[in-house]
Amino acid sequence: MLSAVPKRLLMRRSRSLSPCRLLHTDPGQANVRRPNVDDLQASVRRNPGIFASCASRKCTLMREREEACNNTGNLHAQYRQLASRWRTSLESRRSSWAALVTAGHTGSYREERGGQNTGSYREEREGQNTGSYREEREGQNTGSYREEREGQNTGSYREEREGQNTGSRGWRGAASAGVLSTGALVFCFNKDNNKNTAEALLNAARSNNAEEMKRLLADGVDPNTRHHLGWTALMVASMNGQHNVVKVLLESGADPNLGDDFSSVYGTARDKGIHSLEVLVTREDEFSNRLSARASFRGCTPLHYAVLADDLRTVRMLLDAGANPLQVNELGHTPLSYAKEGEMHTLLKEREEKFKEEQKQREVEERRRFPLEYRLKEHIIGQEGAIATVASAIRRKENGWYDEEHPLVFLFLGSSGIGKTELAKQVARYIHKDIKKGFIRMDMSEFQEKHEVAKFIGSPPGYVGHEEGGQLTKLLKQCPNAVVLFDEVDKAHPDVLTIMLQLFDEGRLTDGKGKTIECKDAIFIMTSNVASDEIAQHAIQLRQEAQEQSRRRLADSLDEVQQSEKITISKKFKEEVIRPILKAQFRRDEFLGRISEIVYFLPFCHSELIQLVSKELNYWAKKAKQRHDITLLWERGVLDLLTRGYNLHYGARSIKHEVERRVVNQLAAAYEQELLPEGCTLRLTVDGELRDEEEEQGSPSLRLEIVDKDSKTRKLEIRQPQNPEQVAYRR
Ligand SMILES: Nc1ncnc2c1ncn2[C@@H]1O[C@H](COP(=O)(O)OP(=O)(O)OP(=O)(O)O)[C@@H](O)[C@H]1O
Repeated sequence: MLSAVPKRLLMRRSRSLSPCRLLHTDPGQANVRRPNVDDLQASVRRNPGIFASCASRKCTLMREREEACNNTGNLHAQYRQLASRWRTSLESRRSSWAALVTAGHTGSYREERGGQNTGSYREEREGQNTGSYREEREGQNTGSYREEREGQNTGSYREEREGQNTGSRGWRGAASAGVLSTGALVFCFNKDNNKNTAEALLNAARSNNAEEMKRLLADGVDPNTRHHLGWTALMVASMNGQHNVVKVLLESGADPNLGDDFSSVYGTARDKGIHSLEVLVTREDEFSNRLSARASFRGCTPLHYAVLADDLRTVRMLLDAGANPLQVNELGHTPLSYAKEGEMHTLLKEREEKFKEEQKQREVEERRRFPLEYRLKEHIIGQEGAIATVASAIRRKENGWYDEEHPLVFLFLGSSGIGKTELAKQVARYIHKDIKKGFIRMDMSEFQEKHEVAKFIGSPPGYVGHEEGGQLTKLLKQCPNAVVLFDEVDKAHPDVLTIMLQLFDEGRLTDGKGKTIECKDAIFIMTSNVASDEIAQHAIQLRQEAQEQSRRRLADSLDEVQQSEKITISKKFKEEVIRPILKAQFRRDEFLGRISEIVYFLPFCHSELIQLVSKELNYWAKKAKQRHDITLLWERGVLDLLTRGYNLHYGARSIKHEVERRVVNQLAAAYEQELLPEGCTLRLTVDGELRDEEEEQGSPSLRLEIVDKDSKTRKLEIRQPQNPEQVAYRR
């Protein structure tokens, strides 16, 4: 049966199956131990990029084979049978595509292929097997496929096929239709030109033409140009062992750490809205035919490809040019995960270690130049005491000055909307970069009842929900060094607190299934509003005293007054007021004893409120620009007026609401009433004079003005939205 297939094609097919390295057709290997399904599954776990695509189908086929084998004992025959089934399937898909092209777009397709690749492709296309595809097309699938080709997509398809290869023909058609303006033609020309140079670069990489590559790069073609399906020239060259081209590209500044945008054949077809057969053929012809069609390659760097191709020389060149051996692809694998045992494995391992060491050095240097406090202050307004306490504890941990037997535990105290959660999030972002995985948030008001302990760590065997596991344990298993936020910890049931005590004390947690999770490196942050009124009153009192003092010193510069707003909670207050409240709430000294730091969040002072209002207005100004091309400006008085919306009990949230109520509502109404021309400039001003809050009779309003081109302003007359009942009455 195999003899009917041309030998060259067979080689090509078997190469395209090469990712499934377990497949053997050589009779000489009949007595070698054949891998079984378990081996395959283990390989998929170890090496999913290369194996995963075929895994499920192969597992089924291998199971069939193993069963047959057990019956007949003829292992080799089963391999042959398997191989031919695979080949037939792939060949028929390729031929199908050829048949489709022949049927619908013969001319342009021949023309395109007529260049470099025609020979081999024609041979394959014309060799065999168009029947199956015709059947498929003319059967159930034809309609939808035709619709796609001839319906809405035909234009773009023709444009793509004809544009890139026969630019002049596309123009002639357009010109004869008389619909394209000269400008559009120029645009098309530039577009085609860029496309052609990009294609030429990728072709030069594919055909190992280093001279052409040098010429193109000297002409200014970007070495990082991507193929329309997502890969770069360096990836092509690395996959195909084109050493000269790799060298030229690296010397011209090609980035060895760019990741591929190509996912799998089917994923890319779906994303780009093109037929999977077209993607398959393009990937095989213009990238490599040695990779699986189903595996996802998104995020694979040239180094990943060089390792997949088992090309030690390219691997060395890439590493020497600064390729990051720790970079992971979409599946989370570094190049090392794809390396076979041997010299390449050892080299990558060495480089990984070296890279880690260098990375550590860079991070230390970065920390020295840009300390954590500054990073946190970029996102958090005020709360300097809290930031300083947290940053110093993390610095101790980062530099090895900590008790490694216990995790870091913080208790954040203060009223609502004051930055407790925000600080926890920023710490997670600093430590983990990927906040999704590195930040766990548990709302402790969900664990108020005794039976809810099971939800926290999972039910024991035999109980309902045992299989589901606990909310905390599940997430901690995924990231044992996460930043874990226990929000409103005072609401949790005492039994839940007992579990937390074990967690804080031993740095480990045993789940309902009896499995222990080690999490000594995690950072636990509890938040609570307990004693928030006392803290707020104390802070206000301290601020007033400080202001009195500075007035007495006749401080006349604003800076000095602001300095006086920085206050510290006294030790006496902590011991005499806060500790008894906490003790009454948690009722256990040992629980309080396990907290590394109690962190106090204070109400905002006036200068911090001004910053909060500015932050909000800037947020809306950015939105106005992005969505409606409107420039929004404001005067200082507006900031002062808006700070009056501050409510001690709602913190920064009250400022957000005030800006929405007084500014954004006006903007939305003016927009709806079509008072805002596109691209206009708006200015917010205070209507009337802004006096001391105490003297104020009613609240002054905010006025929205439009700034004309000659810098003159005119007030916008925004009508109050009508009451629906009145409208109905008038009708
Ligand atoms: N100090 C601050 N600096 C900047 N933004 C802040 C600050 N405090 C609060 N915010 C903003 O206010 C909102 C609420 O803040 P956050 O969730 O941190 O409040 P919280 O103190 O945890 O309150 P709660 O106890 O109600 O959860 C967030 O959008 C946050 O960005």
